[in-house]
Amino acid sequence: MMIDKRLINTVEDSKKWIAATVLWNWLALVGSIVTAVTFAWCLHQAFEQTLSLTSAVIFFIVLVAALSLRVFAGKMAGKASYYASTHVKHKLRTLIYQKLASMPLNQVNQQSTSSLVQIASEGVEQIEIYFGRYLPQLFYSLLAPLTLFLFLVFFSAPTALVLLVCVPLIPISIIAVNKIAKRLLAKYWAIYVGLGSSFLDNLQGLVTLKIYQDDDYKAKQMDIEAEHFRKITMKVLTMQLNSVSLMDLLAYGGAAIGILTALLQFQAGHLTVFAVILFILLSSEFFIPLRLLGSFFHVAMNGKAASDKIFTLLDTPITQTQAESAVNFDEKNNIQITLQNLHFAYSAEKNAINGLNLTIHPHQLTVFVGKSGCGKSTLVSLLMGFNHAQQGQILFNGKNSSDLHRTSFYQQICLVSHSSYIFKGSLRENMLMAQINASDEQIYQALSQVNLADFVRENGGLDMPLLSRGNNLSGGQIQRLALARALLHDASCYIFDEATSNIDVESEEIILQFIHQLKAEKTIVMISHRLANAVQADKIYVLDNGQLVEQGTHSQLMEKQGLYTEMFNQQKALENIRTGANYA
Ligand SMILES: Nc1ncnc2c1ncn2[C@@H]1O[C@H](COP(=O)(O)OP(=O)(O)OP(=O)(O)O)[C@@H](O)[C@H]1O
Repeated sequence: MMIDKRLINTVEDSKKWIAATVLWNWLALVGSIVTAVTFAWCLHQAFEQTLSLTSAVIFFIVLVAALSLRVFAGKMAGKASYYASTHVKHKLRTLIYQKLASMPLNQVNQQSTSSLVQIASEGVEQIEIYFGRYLPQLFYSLLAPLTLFLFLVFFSAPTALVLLVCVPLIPISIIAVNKIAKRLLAKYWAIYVGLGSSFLDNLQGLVTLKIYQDDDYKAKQMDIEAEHFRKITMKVLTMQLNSVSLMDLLAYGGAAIGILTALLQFQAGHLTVFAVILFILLSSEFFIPLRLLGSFFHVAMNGKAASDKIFTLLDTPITQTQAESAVNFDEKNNIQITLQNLHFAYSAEKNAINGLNLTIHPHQLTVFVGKSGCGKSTLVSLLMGFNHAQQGQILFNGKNSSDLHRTSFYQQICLVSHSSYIFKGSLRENMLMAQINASDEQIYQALSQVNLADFVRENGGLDMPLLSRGNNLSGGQIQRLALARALLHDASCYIFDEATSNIDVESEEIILQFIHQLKAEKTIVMISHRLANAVQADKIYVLDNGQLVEQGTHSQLMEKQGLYTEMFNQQKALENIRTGANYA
């Protein structure tokens, strides 16, 4: 019961420490038995009026030794229990991390952040108790009554038998509670994770909620969810308290029955004073270990529910795995990308990318344009390997993208998107993730290329603290910093996905100028909804409904008077209306 073999085998190291905890607890029990025997013998002699000073001193010495053994063994059991649980957290969190790291990005994004956080934090803490307290106690509580029985049976077989027979009442009550607890705890976790998820969602969207004055409504929804959570928590607590009361009743009731039997045996002349006292002192020891097991049981149940969730995550099949035969991609600075009959669909109804055949040449700026929803971002996710084409292939210098080892691939192909992430920490830390060995000088060089070096120097240098998402920087500074980080990475091919959207004109100009300089050495792909950014491109591909409908330079496409011309003129007219200025 309640032995999760898979969980135990997952944390192999813990087995020996669980065994050690049981052994030390058992030695503490031996100490208790010796203490009881000494005490009972001393009382017996006093009752018979045969207690001498010498035997009293001997009793005292044995008593102190037995008590010392008990205390020492108890301490050692505590230590072993700590070691039994110490690797659990690290091991399980590592497994969770490795699983997430091995998933393709699109699959990781499908996982609920709050659920992952709850499982990896509180769930893992509870599993720690399962290993450190519950499992050793489970084995010890089987061993302790048997040891006591084998010892006490020599003094009174019927009394020892009565005590032994009463012991299983506690595990039977635990099994009965287990049935209810299992259902209740599965429900509790589902509500807990749901509440966490809503809380995180509302917190992240708080500004939007405030703008639309919708925070009251969401607060009410959260109240309802919190009330559900309160109710289920109270149910769990009531179930736990009731089962604790039941176990108390069985433990103390069982001990009382044992003592009563011993007294009746004494009255009938079958027991000595020594034996009666021994039974009075040791009866409760039959039940205390199982009673304690009952208290750990509820936390262990919670840990078990959490471990089920962890294993569900660990068992999630990975949608795309890197083939073992994957080859390194170590070609530098002359990357040509070829798309052959590329098809991709998010669902069966509609293709997001529909039979693309085209080539992206090195030392050129290639721009993809098209109306909203035409498939530009989907194409980026296919180029980066975040999603995989259902038909056709993408070749990097003739090598199939899916055959290329991801680490070396990402060394050469770098994405700068409109949502590049800035981590909480120093500016230097954020830059070093692109090139771990970069010197301060190299970092400043990259920063100065995007006009950020002076700003950084004036604000504490490379140790300048950055908030999560770069919340203490402007939008333009975040994008320029993301570009500087990408430059430091020194990739061979850069893909800019709306990298200049929603930023100030000055930053946009700096970034665009730099992109144009960069193409002398690298392969540059740009996705932009602003067609003005495509005017100087070497090649423009126009997408519509996932298909390539036009291609050429700006002037060639303008001559065609097709979709590109239509979109360009529309944007030009709109910008003229807004600014009243002439458009290039
Ligand atoms: N995760 C997704 N699940 C299902 N459909 C999606 C998903 N992402 C995009 N789509 C659909 O795929 C099509 C192409 O979307 P995509 O984001 O690639 O367009 P886009 O050209 O980048 O648009 P925009 O310029 O507005 O960003 C759209 O019809 C869109 O609704």
